[in-house]
Amino acid sequence: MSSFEYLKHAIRQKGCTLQQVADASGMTKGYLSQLLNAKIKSPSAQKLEALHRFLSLEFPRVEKRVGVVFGKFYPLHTGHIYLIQRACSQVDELHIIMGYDETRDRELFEASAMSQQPTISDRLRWLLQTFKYQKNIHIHAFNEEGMEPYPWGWDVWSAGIKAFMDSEGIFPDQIYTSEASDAPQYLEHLGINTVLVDPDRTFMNISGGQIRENPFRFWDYIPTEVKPFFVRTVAILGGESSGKSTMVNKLANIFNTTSAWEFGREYVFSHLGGDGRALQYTDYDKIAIGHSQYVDFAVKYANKVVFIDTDFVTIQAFCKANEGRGHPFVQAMIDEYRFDLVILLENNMPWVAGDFRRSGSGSERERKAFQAQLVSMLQENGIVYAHVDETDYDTRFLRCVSLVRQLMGEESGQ
Ligand SMILES: NC(=O)c1ccc[n+]([C@@H]2O[C@H](COP(=O)([O-])OP(=O)(O)OC[C@H]3O[C@@H](n4cnc5c(N)ncnc54)[C@H](O)[C@@H]3O)[C@@H](O)[C@H]2O)c1
Repeated sequence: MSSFEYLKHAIRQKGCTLQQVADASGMTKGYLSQLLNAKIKSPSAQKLEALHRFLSLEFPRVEKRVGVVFGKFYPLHTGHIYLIQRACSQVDELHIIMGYDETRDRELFEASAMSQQPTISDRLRWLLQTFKYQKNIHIHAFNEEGMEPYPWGWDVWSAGIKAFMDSEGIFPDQIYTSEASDAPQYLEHLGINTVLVDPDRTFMNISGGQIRENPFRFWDYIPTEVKPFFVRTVAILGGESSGKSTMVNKLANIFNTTSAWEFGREYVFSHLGGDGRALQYTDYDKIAIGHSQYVDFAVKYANKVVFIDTDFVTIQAFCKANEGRGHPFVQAMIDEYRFDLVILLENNMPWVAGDFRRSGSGSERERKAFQAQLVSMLQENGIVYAHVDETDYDTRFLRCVSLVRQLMGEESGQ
């Protein structure tokens, strides 16, 4: 590879012809062409400087050590991060090239225990977020569609990745990997030396395959930015005084995780002096958006599972009960936010007077009517739910625990 590849790349980026570059830099097109192909032994410093100035490149050029890491990052794990941080501390500039191939990626997902498939943007975002404070790390996405998958497609893949790196101006001195058998292949196909990092994986004994097979077992190896993707969401529903807030708290305690409180209650306190009588139609979209922020925050810091007090169907049910009509924004939130498990608590526990209860809502008739409204709205929205109607507190709690354990794959369903 010519040592002036970076100049060729800069000229391509600028979109000028060789003649235009030569004219602007005070040289002939022939001289420029020979220079770019490293045919001139001692190029004129004056001409070189003019050329670099025209291309907005620093001069004299400081040689940078450039490294590259290739990976699928499906998903990103702490072993990858260890490799990347070691590489990063050995070079001036590190390029991470994430390969994607929709067919292969779907097959990996179908053979996995993951509950949803990460999009290419999810995988890119994990890398971008994780390394956002390290300005010498550059993240790229490379389409491997149509190439024989690793390790059978070395010829085609190498030609493709070389063309990609040329077009991006990436001219690596080193490739970093933990895979010892890839080193001779990289040298043969790309002419680049490999630095092996932790080839026996003793420092971080983890692979993407293990996480895909059992994300909860290998939870500690899932980076902070990736964990929310794997968190399972449990919404607890029920009318006023069904005991759902207490249940959310108990479940979050026992599963050692976070919960999202009912934003509507906070809103009634902060905006309506703690009295639900002052609620009006225009409050419901604000309650829904506030609730979604509570949910997102709880998911971000959750330990495998998160408990959510009230869903958007319940907010809409309150809107219908109080205003006689649903709110389109709340409906959009119902459609957008789907929870992994919805538990509907029967409203059959003793009535407990609370700060934010609606007036008259404690009557047996009102409680039953609200519960029926919830059930019919869940059905209308195609939301599958588990109905918990046990009447003593302990059995009710144990039933919920069992449902959550089933969701987490810790207990088989009955
Ligand atoms: N088609 C082909 O023949 C071919 C050939 C070479 C490379 N590739 C591509 O290169 C990329 C590399 O693939 P991959 O499957 O190795 O990606 P990967 O996401 O599994 O791993 C990325 C990098 O992290 C390293 N790593 C993984 N676990 C580690 C741990 N616990 N500790 C330290 N390092 C660890 C791997 O060795 C690799 O260098 C893919 O995009 C692949 O398609 C393809």
